[in-house]
Amino acid sequence: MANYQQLSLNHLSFTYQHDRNPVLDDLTVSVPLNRIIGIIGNHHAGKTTLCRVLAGIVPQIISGKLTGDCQIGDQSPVRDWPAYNQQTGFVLQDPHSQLSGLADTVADEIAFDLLNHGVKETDIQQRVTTVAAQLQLTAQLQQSPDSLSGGQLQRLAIATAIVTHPNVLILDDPTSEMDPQGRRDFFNWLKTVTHTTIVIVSNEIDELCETADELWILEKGHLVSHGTPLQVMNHLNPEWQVTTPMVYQLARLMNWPLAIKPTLFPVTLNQLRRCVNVNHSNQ
Ligand SMILES: Nc1ncnc2c1ncn2[C@@H]1O[C@H](COP(=O)(O)OP(=O)(O)OP(=O)(O)O)[C@@H](O)[C@H]1O
Repeated sequence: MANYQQLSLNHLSFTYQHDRNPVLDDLTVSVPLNRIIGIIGNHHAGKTTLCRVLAGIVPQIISGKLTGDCQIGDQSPVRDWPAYNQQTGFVLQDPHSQLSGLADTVADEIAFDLLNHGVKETDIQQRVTTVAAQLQLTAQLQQSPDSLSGGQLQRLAIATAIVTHPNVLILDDPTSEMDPQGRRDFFNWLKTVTHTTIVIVSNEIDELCETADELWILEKGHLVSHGTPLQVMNHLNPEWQVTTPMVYQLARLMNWPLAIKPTLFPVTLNQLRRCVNVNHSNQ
């Protein structure tokens, strides 16, 4: 019987039109809803393509052959794309291609989808104000989107995706244009989002390990590992060439394993702090 409380991929494969080989090859995995899932992997591993599948963009908008299924809650893009599409928000790798290009101000850009959905004017204003504050765009609300920095544009793209209150938020490398403080703020904000399943592709492995409940590693279109950041980082295959977080590298160097699971090394600052305390009290 189907479990409607999870995001699941079931033998999911995808081949772009005119290509021979699948870009995603037989992915099967499931996670409970309302978790943060971090996707990592090398260049051309298929990360963006998986985001496109989860966002229902392929094969409906970018053509190709999809086999297997992808299901989020009780919705599947394969079975009912319009219904599925209503519950997802997608932030593209390039924020420029996400924006309507029609809005004179940042406020109008954030409101764009709400207007199209016929949301009441007073609700629109309130939602725009709230989302702008969450993404630190309040001071820019009356500016033209063209005047924004790269990091601000990425935050605007995120604002346009979350203002419709999607159940599922798919973020493809959303911090690539942000400065270090902007990235930290973004990941801290991500932790505060509730009642939403978040799928995020990112190279920021330190922040991902701090934030994600689950990591998936893609390698040449295959899902080669999935689990908690602690499990995944401690069971890497060198052939995948995955970068480990600084915390993990330091703990290995100092030989500070977890006290409760001495075969594993920490991947978050909190885990590291506990290891250091144990090692100091043993000296
Ligand atoms: N629209 C498309 N049509 C045909 N092939 C595509 C298309 N988009 C991506 N590909 C190919 O699919 C493969 C996987 O690309 P994808 O962008 O999904 O990987 P990625 O892991 O996100 O890579 P990167 O880290 O470089 O962004 C690549 O070989 C790429 O050339």
